Order: sequence, then structure tokens, then C-alpha cells
Amino acid sequence: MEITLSVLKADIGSVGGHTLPSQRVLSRVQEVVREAVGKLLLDAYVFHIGDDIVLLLSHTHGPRHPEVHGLAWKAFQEGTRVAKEEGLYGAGQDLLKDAFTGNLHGLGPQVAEMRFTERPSEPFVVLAADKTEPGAFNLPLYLAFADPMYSSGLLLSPDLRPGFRFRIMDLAQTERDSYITLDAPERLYDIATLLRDPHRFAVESIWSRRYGEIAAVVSTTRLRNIAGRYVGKDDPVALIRTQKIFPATEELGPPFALAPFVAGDTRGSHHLPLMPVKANTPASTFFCVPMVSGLAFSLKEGRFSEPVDLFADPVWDAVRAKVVEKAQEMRRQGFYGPAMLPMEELEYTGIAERLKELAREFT
Ligand SMILES: O=C(COP(=O)(O)O)[C@@H](O)[C@H](O)[C@H](O)COP(=O)(O)O
Repeated sequence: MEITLSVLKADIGSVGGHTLPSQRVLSRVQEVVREAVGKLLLDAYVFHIGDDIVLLLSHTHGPRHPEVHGLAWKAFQEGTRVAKEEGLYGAGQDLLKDAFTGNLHGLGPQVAEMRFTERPSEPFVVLAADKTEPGAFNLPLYLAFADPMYSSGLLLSPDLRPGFRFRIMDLAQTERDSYITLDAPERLYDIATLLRDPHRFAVESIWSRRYGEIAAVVSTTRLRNIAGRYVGKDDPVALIRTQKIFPATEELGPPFALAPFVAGDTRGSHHLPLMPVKANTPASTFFCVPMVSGLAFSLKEGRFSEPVDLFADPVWDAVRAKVVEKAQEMRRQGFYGPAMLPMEELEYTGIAERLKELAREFT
């Protein structure tokens, strides 16, 4: 059976700052998508990460389907209406355009979609990040799909041994989307050359070389490129198929324990480690440290099992304690050097404007 999974995420307003959506907003969004299950959709699941609401939808209509995207747009708009009624902060923040134009690409929400023929048993993971950048998954995905130090399946399983194909997007191209396709392991150094810079390049999809099957998709929207100014962060979502011909679920988890420094956190202008957290965690009041949550599901004829939270078992409490130390250490350095982002990545304009003024005082 050919199934499409769509994950769509938007920040449409939150309680007491950029923290988490209210229960009423979440419920309204849930109601709208649930009404479509059994009609347009096979199944739907809604959760949040920080102040972003994530819709996971299954259906048979393929990626970029106008009715599926239209439904998500309606759910986010209905949620925004409630957020405005409640006076929530940043109500409708990620809905950058007034009118729906056929699909959600270019309208603000993050979108990742994949179509595949469902295996007899089809485990997959949905990842959702908050307070960070589209390239935030670069290193974990590289380690899970191309590094046998993390992904022992690359050595142990003949299915994985031929490696994976990486499709990488150049985020600096604003006129039209621009991609490169590179095969691991032969082009490993080229893949690393690009992925080392998550501000500029981001993994868009990964494919099994042996079977030609889609393994992973990541959203690569830059809100700044849509709005032409800072309007919130481009925290990505991703869908990743696991087991058998793909890395195992427990091989996908460990790269996140590394908690690489990524761009984001307070005012989208600093580097802090990407902290793995449970789904439905509010944004951190510690400089809103970048966060990633992961839910694994099994799929049967397009229906979801209940999820298992990737970052809920006791190991992740120990990981989080270390990540907090790493974050505190970096923040101790305040605005200085690599703690704050380079000029071209600063989300707020205050420093650039001030530098222009100061330039006049130089002699
Ligand atoms: O990163 C942040 C919000 O991210 P978000 O839009 O929720 O992805 C915050 O640090 C804000 O930049 C900060 O709270 C200031 O927000 P404003 O007062 O400018 O809205």
C-alpha cells in the first residue's frame, strides 16, 4: 500500500512568551485534523515541541497535496483564532501569508513529506526541533546514516553496507531551490565539507542505495527568505524510516546524545547545544536552549500505533544533565566570540545598525 506521511509544524502563539501553545489552541488544532480522519486522511497525531505545534498526517495523496496542505493551513488558522482570543504571544507568527495558495511551502510552516510503499512492518520516527536552524539535524543524520562508529549496521548488515545517498540543499540560494546529491561512503568527505556548515547547507533527504527507498526527509524552509526579515526561527521537522534496510531506531538516538552546538536560542542569535527532550516539553527559560524531540511509531495501512518517546528513557536524563552543563558553560561567555552568531546570521538587526553608526566614528 502506498502511503504518504506529512509532518507540518508552525508556531501560532504561546503562553507567557515563546514557551508553549495553550491547551485550547492545541485542542482546536486537534479537532480540525481529527475531523478529516477516515475522509481525506488515514490518521493524524498532534503534539508540540516548545511553542511549535506539529501535525503528523498519513494519507494516500502524495506530497504537496492541496487538500492535505489546505487542511493543515485551516488547522493552524483555527488555532491562531483561538490564540488571538486568548491574547497569546506571537499569535499566528509562522503564518506569513494571508491567503492559502495551494500548498504550505513558502507560507511559513515547516513541511517534510515522504511517499513509500508500506512494508509489512513499518517503523518510523518523527523529529521536531524548536529554537534552532534547518541544518540542526545535519550531524546526527550524518552519524546515523554514514558513520559506522555510530551506525554499526553499516558494517553488520548487507542491506546497509552499500551506504546511503544524501540530497543536500544550499540554503543561501533564495531565488530557487538548489540541491546536490552525494553518495556515502565514496563522497563522505564532500558530504562532511557541506554539512559542517549548518547555517548554509542542510540535509533535505536520504535514500537507501541498495533499494532506492526513501529513508529520511527534512524540512528546509528559511522563514527569513520568505518574509525578508526575522520572524522566528526555522526549526526543522524530519521523518525517518528505521529498521531492516535503514538504521535501527536505537542507532538513530545516540547521535543526538552528542548535542552539537547549533544556531538559535535567545533571539535566534547564539550557539547552544541541541538538547534531546521529551515531546510536549515547553521551551526552556534558560535562554530557550535549542531542543529536539522524537516520537517513533509503527504504521499499519496508514494507521499509527501509539508513539514511543525517543528521549524518555533514563539514559536521556543523564544526557540532558551534561547538555545543561555544556549550555551553561557557553552562555557564561555571553555575547563574546562563538557564543553569539556571526553577523550574517544574527536574527535581530541591532548590532548591524549600531556598527554602521560606529563606523562613522573611526578615523
Ligand atoms: O527565540 C525566541 C523565539 O523563538 P521562536 O519564534 O519561538 O522560534 C526568543 O528568544 C525571542 O527572540 C525573544 O523572546 C524575543 O522575542 P520578541 O520579544 O522579539 O518577540
